[in-house]
Amino acid sequence: MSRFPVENIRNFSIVAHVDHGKSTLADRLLELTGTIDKTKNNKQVLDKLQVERERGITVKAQTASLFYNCEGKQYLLNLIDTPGHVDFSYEVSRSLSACQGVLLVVDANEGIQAQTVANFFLAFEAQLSVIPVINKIDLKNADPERVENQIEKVFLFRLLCIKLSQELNPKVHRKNPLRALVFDSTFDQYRGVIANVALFDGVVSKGDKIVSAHTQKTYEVNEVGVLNPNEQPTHKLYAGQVGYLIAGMKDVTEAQIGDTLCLHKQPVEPLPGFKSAKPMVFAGMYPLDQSEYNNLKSAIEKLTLNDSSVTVHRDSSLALGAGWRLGFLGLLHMEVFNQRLEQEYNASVILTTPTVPYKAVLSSSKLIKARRAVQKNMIFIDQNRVMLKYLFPLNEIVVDFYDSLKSLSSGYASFDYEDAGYQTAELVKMDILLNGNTVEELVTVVHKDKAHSIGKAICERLKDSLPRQLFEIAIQAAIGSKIIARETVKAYRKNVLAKCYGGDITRKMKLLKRQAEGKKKLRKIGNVEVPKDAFIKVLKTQSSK
Ligand SMILES: Nc1nc2c(ncn2[C@@H]2O[C@H](COP(=O)(O)OP(=O)(O)OP(=O)(O)O)[C@@H](O)[C@H]2O)c(=O)[nH]1
Repeated sequence: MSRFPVENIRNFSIVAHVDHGKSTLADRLLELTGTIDKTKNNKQVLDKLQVERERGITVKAQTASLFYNCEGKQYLLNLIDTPGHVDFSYEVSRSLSACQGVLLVVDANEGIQAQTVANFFLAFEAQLSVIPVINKIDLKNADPERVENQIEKVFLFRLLCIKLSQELNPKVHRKNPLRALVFDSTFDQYRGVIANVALFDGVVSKGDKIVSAHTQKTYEVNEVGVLNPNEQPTHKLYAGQVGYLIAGMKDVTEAQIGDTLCLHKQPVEPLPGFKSAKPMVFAGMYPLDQSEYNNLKSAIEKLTLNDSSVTVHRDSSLALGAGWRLGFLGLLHMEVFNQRLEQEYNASVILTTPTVPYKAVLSSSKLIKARRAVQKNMIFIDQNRVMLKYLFPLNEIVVDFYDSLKSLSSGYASFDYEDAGYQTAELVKMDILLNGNTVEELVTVVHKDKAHSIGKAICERLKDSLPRQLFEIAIQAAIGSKIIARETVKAYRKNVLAKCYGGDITRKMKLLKRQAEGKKKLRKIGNVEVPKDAFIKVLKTQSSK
């Protein structure tokens, strides 16, 4: 690696709106530099996860070091392919910390979209050089000139601010003591934590003793190398280079994304690290079977090491047992995390209805003001395109807003959002009662205007899932003392001996014993016995709605 002086290194990310062709451009760069052989099968080579291949989208940023000869000089190009969907923008912002420039890819057919703008500003704020790339110019409706004009119009002022002639190589010092930023990590069952590092100062070699600024623990470096695109050990990494490092960290809590690694006895000022991600959607996660709790705990810990934007807090529910409250950046992020747990860790989980965080001012009337979407801004990008900014209550957009927007605009409109803080809203706490007793598991916060329809739907679903009992059961949705919806389950007595003809007393005893054991699995709310799967059915149907 010493063959590459700082001036021959370029660290860059490829960023774009979703599906504009980042991974395809990365494939071509891998081919052009001879990193991979040129075959027809090179499709999204860096999308290694099963979930990425199945959905055809990138969810994890991936690094690849490419060796490139140009005019007699050998260059080291460190490329980071990033996801395009807004739910994974935390991956983009972290990747940019290891780069000096970005390729901003824009589809010649679709032009500038929401994530094109958002990613441009991420790069601009990180003071990176931005090189726009227009692709898909072969498509029938491609209009590269129009897109070029758009790029000029929307970004020109900013582009002028960035001197394209400025040196694009990293500003680092190899003679200073080691300062390496951990910008991503994965967990390997046999080798422990594999940290992706960007070296800002110094050199790191196999056998070095290093210290984590976060834990102050000392480790010995077992392996360093570059991703080409698979791991290739190199013995050393120098400032300006991006690669991986394995140092015997066996516990996932020891490896923090944003941590600074330095040499033992040569302490340095830690790098600023990363702003923590702000979760937008919260859901409860429970093991399908409580005996799986510890396995699921370990799986969640390992996966959150690789996806540090997920927040995890312990939680418990009377119906579902011990579990966690997880925070995600959006609904797609939540689905992908769940799918990765199943595919990569073989875990079976129950995920409850996604909810958003509320701040409630408790008073006797609990009355707070209602809010609707408020328009904040409107910018014409060109003759056919307009960018609108609105202030929305978050719970109005997390479920199906994006789908409705897409279908209303025949797929033309794109959407991005950021947190605007807490606002007052007319929300109510809705209780579900069984024969007058509150079912804690089903208490929800809903908008006042929607309380009736949501309450009615939950009562209907609960009616379908509750077995009949010896007495009538009233299922009610209530706000405070006011009942807003009601269903009734008629009385019924299950005679377990009905099919037991003849007089064998031991057989009868066995059936009655089994009935008594079955009752132990029930949760008693007042005098009503509720099987566990009734909650699961109601909670699951809510989340899949
Ligand atoms: N015709 C044409 N199709 C392209 C071109 N570049 C990419 N595509 C296609 O566009 C689709 C999306 O490409 P990807 O490379 O997966 O896009 P991406 O930006 O990496 O997608 P995400 O990571 O999910 O945001 C794929 O079907 C590609 O084959 C191009 O230059 N011309």
